[in-house]
Amino acid sequence: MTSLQLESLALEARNISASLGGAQVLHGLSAKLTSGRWTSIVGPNGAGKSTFLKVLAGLLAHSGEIYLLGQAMAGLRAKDKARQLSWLGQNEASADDLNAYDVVMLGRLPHQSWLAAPSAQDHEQVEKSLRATQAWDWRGRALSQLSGGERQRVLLARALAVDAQVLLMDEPLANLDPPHQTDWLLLVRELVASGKTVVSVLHEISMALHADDLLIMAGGKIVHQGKCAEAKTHAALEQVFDHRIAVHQLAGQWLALPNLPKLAKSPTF
Ligand SMILES: Nc1ncnc2c1ncn2[C@@H]1O[C@H](COP(=O)(O)OP(=O)(O)OP(=O)(O)O)[C@@H](O)[C@H]1O
Repeated sequence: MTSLQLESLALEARNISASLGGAQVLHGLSAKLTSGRWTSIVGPNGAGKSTFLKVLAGLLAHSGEIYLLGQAMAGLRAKDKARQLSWLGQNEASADDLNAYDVVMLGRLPHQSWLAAPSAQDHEQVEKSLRATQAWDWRGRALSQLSGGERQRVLLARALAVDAQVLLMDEPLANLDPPHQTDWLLLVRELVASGKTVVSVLHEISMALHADDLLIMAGGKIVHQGKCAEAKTHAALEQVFDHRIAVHQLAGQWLALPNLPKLAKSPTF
């Protein structure tokens, strides 16, 4: 038995195809995502990354099957799925009139009975999540009154408040300044260390390379899946971006830098 078979799978996609606006966007994708690991999905614009993430979240019609923590997603009750899988979408419309605290409390809905007041545990989880994204100070402010980055941190807190085993995030770093990008990285590492599974679509390739695994897409297909530290993953990454980037190592981190032609001698002034 291989080590992969011994590990439990958080998500498995089998032969997924999907269309948008009448055009086929995903072409027979299959992938296994191991529990307790962070996978970054990367690839050129239009590769189908967001579409695939939506399919993994059960948010988009498709052919093929998705298994969540070993169970066919199609057969799961909506509330069970909502407890096990948390979603942070891209440019998500949200209840702009609600204050940040109430927005994050929405993440607790899968744990609450119909019309029941939030429990002490719900309040505790909301506070913990708002503090984890340094958004606690704005808990009384309406979402519409927050800057792009502040709003993103509230929406991230909502995703954390679900306390799900699997977290899917589409461009979670959008609008975040560098210190809060670093905080996000540390947060994901903490989640994964505690046994959770994180899948993120990222355009920031150097940040994506901090993940455990990379899933590289192009043209609605998976062109490579492998560990972020492996040379063949770096080669696949450089290839999918037409060798316009190159992967380097610096200070113990992998960095994807623009692959610039040799510059002509600097002009003298
Ligand atoms: N509503 C739609 N109708 C038709 N085509 C769509 C629709 N939404 C997206 N597409 C197309 O589907 C393809 C995949 O889109 P998707 O958003 O999944 O790509 P992506 O890899 O996440 O891209 P990006 O890096 O630009 O965010 C693209 O070619 C896009 O133009």
